[in-house]
Amino acid sequence: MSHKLTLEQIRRAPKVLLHDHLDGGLRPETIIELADAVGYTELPTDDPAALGDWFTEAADSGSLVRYLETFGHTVAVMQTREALERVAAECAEDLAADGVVYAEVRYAPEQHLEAGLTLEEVVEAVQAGFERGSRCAAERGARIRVGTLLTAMRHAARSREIAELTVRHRDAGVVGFDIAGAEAGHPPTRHLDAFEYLRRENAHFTIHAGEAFGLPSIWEALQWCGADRLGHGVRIVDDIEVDGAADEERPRLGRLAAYVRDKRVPLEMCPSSNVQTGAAESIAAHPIGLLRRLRFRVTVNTDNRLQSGTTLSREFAGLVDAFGYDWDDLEWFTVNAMKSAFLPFDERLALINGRIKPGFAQLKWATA
Ligand SMILES: O=c1[nH]cnc2c1ncn2[C@@H]1O[C@H](CO)[C@@H](O)[C@H]1O
Ligand SMILES: [Zn+2]
Repeated sequence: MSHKLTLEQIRRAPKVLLHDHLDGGLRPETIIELADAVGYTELPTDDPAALGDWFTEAADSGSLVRYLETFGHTVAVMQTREALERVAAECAEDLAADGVVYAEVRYAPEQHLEAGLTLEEVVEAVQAGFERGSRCAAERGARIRVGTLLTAMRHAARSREIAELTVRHRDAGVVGFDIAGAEAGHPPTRHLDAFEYLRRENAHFTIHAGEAFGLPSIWEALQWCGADRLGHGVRIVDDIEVDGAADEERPRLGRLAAYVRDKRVPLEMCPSSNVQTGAAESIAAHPIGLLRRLRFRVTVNTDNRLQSGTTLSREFAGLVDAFGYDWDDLEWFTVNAMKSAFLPFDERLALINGRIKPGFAQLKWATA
């Protein structure tokens, strides 16, 4: 291919997103309207553009803990059935408009109980929103399927309850479970009870690990907790040594890195988010370049579109700039993601063969 892929071209590709937080993806104008409706007065500004900038600047802190503080504002306005449904509907519409054909969106139900909703009501409101948003998107010709992941907060003690909520709603759009929040000081093994329960129920889960904390966190998530996927997992590079010049790299994988690659453990990488929290120095220096060359099961994700001022297409465009990726690379990341989704095998296959491969084939042909 002769020229570099543009953002507009990337937006047209059928993409798959596995790691996106519902409370990290609100439209700034929606936050302002919801705050107004519920009488929340703590927002730093009521101008939508300035509020969007405030989020990206505040999140650009070099620290996961400070990055997470920005969620106070989004969670505060997501406490009613109407607010949750609206935010979920807009999320599905925004992702579909960006060309995402399958997304797994996560949030922590325990953070949405302040105005008296029950955990069940929270889940029902969000599901209603995803259904409405997906329907509206389809009417505009952008078909998307959304699966939900329920997150438990790693500093809290409700993981078993949230795991049970996940299993109760697994035939109604909830496809898996996750643990998120500040990593240091909150090892995933504190939630073993929840993970053991999920495994006994044949349910799927991912764990945020190897973002702000290193290899021990990844090792615990995989070998003690039994995670199916890793949220971020960037620090797995600390277990890889590379000798030799760029054209003849000689990588040496430690036992954990070898395990992750051999077992095809999916890595949910979020380049912009990692730069903001200090997990990576820059997009150009992001471990995704090396991990893709070494053929780890790498996927590309947004994490928090609001805090990073991003979309999945923008994440890919950043990688195209940094690493010169072409359609084949983007298709490889996308198929990796679809293979790693918490959907039944036949449905994953149908999306790969029915939407992803034909979509990329058409784009390759049109831009050849
Ligand atoms: O990158 C991340 N690492 C760890 N926790 C996160 C990240 N992004 C968001 N959250 C946390 O997950 C909660 C539920 O969606 C958010 O409220 C935020 O506290
Ligand atoms: Zn995350």
